[in-house]
Amino acid sequence: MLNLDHKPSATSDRRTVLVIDDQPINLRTVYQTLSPDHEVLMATGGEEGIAACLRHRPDLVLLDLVMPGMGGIEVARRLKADPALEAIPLIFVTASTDSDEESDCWEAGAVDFVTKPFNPMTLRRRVQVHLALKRQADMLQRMAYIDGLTEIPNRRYFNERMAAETARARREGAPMVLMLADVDYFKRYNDRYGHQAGDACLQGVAAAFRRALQRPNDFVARYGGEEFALLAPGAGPAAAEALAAAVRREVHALALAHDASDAAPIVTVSIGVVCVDGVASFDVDELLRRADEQLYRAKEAGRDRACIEAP
Ligand SMILES: Nc1nc2c(ncn2[C@@H]2O[C@H](COP(=O)(O)OP(=O)(O)OP(=O)(O)O)[C@@H](O)[C@H]2O)c(=O)[nH]1
Repeated sequence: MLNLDHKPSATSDRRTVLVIDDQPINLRTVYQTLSPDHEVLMATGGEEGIAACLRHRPDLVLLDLVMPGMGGIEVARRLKADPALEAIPLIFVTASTDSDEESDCWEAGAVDFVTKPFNPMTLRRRVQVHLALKRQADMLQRMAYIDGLTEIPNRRYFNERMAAETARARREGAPMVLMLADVDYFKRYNDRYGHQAGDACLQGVAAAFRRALQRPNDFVARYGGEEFALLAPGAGPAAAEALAAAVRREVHALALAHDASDAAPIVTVSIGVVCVDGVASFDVDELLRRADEQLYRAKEAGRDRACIEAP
């Protein structure tokens, strides 16, 4: 799964390279070669390397093949199995000339090899090429999955995450909360304050949603023009209420005047909420339809409120 929380590095020139090698002399040589151009982090073993990946999300990993304890192939497999880390390119640095071992490295997800002892210029160039490719991939990912106006994930991203999280909730029997929210009387807002002010309002509301998110896996997307969708994997009914209250509080706190609204003198949102536990059978379309029903109830009841589906 894509990880859009990954630091946006498309514009920064100094990128982070993690070197995993049990030999201090090798670490030192790689450090001397790459540190003039990149941030270089070092780990002396597989487990330490994986922990460093989770903590620092490097842009590229240089991985020794043979290490005591967890070897390079196992490190690569684990990184590729973690949705948050799978996109990090891995280059094996190896003294091995064994053809089977080389095949194992490719199969474990390597993008390249450098053989030891290495020519410093070759290492620098290989790293540059793969960092440039990674930078382009990051940029394309942002363009495909981030809404240009509000800079939060778009509907395409929401649909993919929603499908993955629904499958996971079912597999793990875990609860999950889905919300659909709509800015109240937004057409009137545009008519009253102009389209540009309308755009700024949507940006503010998106930022308010973001501030209301409570856990690292919660996310909000722009679902349509003035419609937002929020997913909180693992959250139950109590968390749903707290989340809806936090969204409404943050939107109210924007205090954006809306004197054409019948709901309040400021910009407000209506919210439809469904809570699911993984035991019940459900599919994505059904959940969206149920959230939409609650959103409709919230509007019918006067807007500026959240309606939560009764269990
Ligand atoms: N400024 C701006 N307006 C947008 C954007 N996308 C959609 N809209 C406007 O959002 C408005 C949505 O209007 P409606 O669907 O009637 O909803 P509403 O006025 O909020 O009415 P209720 O939801 O019933 O309260 C339309 O006027 C769209 O033109 C955008 O990116 N920027």
